[in-house]
Amino acid sequence: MLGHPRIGPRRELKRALEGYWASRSTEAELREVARSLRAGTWRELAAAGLDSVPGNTFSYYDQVLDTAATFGAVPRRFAELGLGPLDTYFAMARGVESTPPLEMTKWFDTNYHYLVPEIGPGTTFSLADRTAVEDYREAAADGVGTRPVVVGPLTFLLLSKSAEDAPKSFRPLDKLDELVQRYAELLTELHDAGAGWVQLDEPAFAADRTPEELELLRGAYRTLSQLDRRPDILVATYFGDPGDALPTLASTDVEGIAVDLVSNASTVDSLARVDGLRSKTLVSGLVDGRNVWRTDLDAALGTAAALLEVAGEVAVSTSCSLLHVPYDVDAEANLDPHVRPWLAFAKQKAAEVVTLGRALREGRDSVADELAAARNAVQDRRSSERLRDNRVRGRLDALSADSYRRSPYDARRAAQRRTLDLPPLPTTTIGSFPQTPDVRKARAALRNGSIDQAAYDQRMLEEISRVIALQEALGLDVLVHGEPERNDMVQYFAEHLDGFVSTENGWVQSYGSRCVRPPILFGDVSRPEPITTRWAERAQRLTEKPVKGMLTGPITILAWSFVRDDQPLGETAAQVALAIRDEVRDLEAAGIRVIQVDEPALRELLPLRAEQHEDYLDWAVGSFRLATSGVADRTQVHTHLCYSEFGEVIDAIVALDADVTSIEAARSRMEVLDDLNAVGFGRGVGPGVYDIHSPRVPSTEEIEGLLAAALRSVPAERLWVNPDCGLKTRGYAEVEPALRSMVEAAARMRADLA
Ligand SMILES: Nc1nc2c(c(=O)[nH]1)N[C@@H](CNc1ccc(C(=O)N[C@@H](CCC(=O)N[C@@H](CCC(=O)N[C@@H](CCC(=O)O)C(=O)O)C(=O)O)C(=O)O)cc1)CN2
Ligand code: MET
Ligand SMILES: [Zn+2]
Repeated sequence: MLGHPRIGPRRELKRALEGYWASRSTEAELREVARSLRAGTWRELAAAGLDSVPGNTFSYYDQVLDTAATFGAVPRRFAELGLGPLDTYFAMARGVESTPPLEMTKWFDTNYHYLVPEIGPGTTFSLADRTAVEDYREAAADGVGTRPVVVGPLTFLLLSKSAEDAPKSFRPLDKLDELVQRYAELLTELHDAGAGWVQLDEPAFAADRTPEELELLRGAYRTLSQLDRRPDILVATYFGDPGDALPTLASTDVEGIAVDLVSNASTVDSLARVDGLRSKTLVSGLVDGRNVWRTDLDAALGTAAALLEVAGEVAVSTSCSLLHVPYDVDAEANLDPHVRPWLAFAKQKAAEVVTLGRALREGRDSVADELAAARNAVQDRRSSERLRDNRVRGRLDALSADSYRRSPYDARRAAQRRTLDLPPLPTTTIGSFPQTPDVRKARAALRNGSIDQAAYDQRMLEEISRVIALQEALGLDVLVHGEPERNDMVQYFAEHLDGFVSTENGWVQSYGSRCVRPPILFGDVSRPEPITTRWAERAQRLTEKPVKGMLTGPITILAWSFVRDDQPLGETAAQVALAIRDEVRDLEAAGIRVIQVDEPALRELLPLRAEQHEDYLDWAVGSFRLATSGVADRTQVHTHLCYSEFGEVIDAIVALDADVTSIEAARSRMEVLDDLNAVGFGRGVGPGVYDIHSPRVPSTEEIEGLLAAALRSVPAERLWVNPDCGLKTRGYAEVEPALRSMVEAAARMRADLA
């Protein structure tokens, strides 16, 4: 198996990290928690019976940052802080006062975020950190031989960005030869420590790559495989079909290649056409590392048997690291008993890999019971009545082109002007206000029964009144209720929709110490009753200003859930869209005049290969339009996008046809506005005027500067003023002054316009 979760079965790492950052504990205490989590992992995997246990799967924050630290790629601004190694590492991850952290972005098409290394001509690589070697030794001392896992050199540089002071012509890949020399040193040290195998991860080759990049891949692995003293090398590709990278790698002397046989059904067939696999170990990723369904072991064995014809040796594995799934189904006390037998989390997946391995080596009879149990579970899911809801399917069949269309924008704008009466440069926020410890405690109290639902609801209503009063006092124009009742913007909706189950302990790392519990979408989706209307209505009653209703869109709900794998994603998206459409209409009926449907994951789900973009964008845009087109012209539909570079989806953003789009922009100095202009976007737009991912409070002048820049691209009557994203991860001590600056900056700009 290619990798393992590392936050701890009970989020031990989250608590240890946050305790250390808040100075509640020492470095030694943090290191002790880390040590025991590492030991727990390799002992568990060895006990499960894996022949090859992945090593170095632990990380204090992120594996890409670990790789930067390993090879000494520490930008000067962090090195100059004069901190110890661990604090330098955390400074790169989180920043310190005046030193901004590395940029954070999505790891391929997942909801995991990595830190983007900064590489310039002056970056000097060295084997600066030997954690991978120490981890190997530590496991060996515990009696477990591991296969250390490290991000590969191509993927590392392809994910890096050029340092700010690098010349325009510089690319991180220019440094490949130098970096490969340092990888060579690491491999030799691992060999000398006793490692028999090393795994180098190259998922970047599941995306489109140039012929030049493929040649660089060939060159790098030729060099590494010609070393005298090195472990056997396994190159892991995952998250999609490796395409031309497969024959390229097969032409080198690496001993093993891992391929993801789950994410793309045709990869199996293409393997037969690759020369050179007969001398290699093919690590076949047959157990889905990104989803939670139990594997159809019979089918997997059939595939593995076919591969025996193609490769020298066939090993069985997960399709990718198990970082993306929770630890253990058995840690769930209250899972729906119908759904539970269909599921496999990391622990169950390790057992599946072991079963498949034994079946291949010792014959199916040696694991007859396990195979029968899997067969029953898979059969039970396939034939379950709980998967189908004919009402939902009937409604979808009855949709027409009109179900995806609103009136022309001009007519909507006129109607909205009449009902909303907003000033130029209206100010608003993206939805959430700080999730205070108090609010979370109330939710924990409801869960453990120490308060009842009525007391909880009362507590949330108090929070909502506070948030409304604060926004009135600050002088914002379009208010929000603040989302205190939501544990998470996706999980909350899943908990109120049919067709989903939620977990209590199914945590998955999103970035650093931050985790999510992706809900499990197992069957047809529908909305048994209104979800948000009562909160929105109560909030609207407290103010004359419009309160913006706040929903999560279908694409994002899918992206941040474990989805069913028995029908195309586009069909599932349409079902979720229909449920959200019901909610949008109910909000309108309850007197809500502005409704925001968030789609921060629009870009994230974009397929890694360009040939699949059109099909994706088609159903993705369709699902958003289905969700939002059921309202009258006078109702203003907003959407919100964040967490990405929008270049590749810019046409899709226009096609969403929202009246107003708020979009992350502060860090890129409003560049996204020019991209939008280039494709003729003529709607309301709120480019974020400050970055909410940092505790820094922006000054009024700074925001005025950004608004002035925005006004060079967008006329005043279309420009909105808002932060980059929701405020849930911040504290009031930062939020109040930041919003004050923002409202004041808008007021000054308005005065200038008048
Ligand atoms: N699903 C999802 N993906 C996303 C985002 C997002 O908002 N949601 N935003 C982007 C960035 N990713 C993020 C991911 C997680 C968090 C985050 O803050 N997560 C929280 C957990 C949020 C949550 O589920 N909270 C629950 C449970 C909180 C909890 O841990 N409760 C304690 C007890 C309560 C206490 O004393 O605090 C416990 O169970 O032990 C709640 O509020 O009810 C965390 O790790 O701390 C933020 C951003 C992209 N991807
Ligand atoms: N409405 C959500 C919020 O304000 C949107 C967040 S996008 C990650 O938190
Ligand atoms: Zn956002």
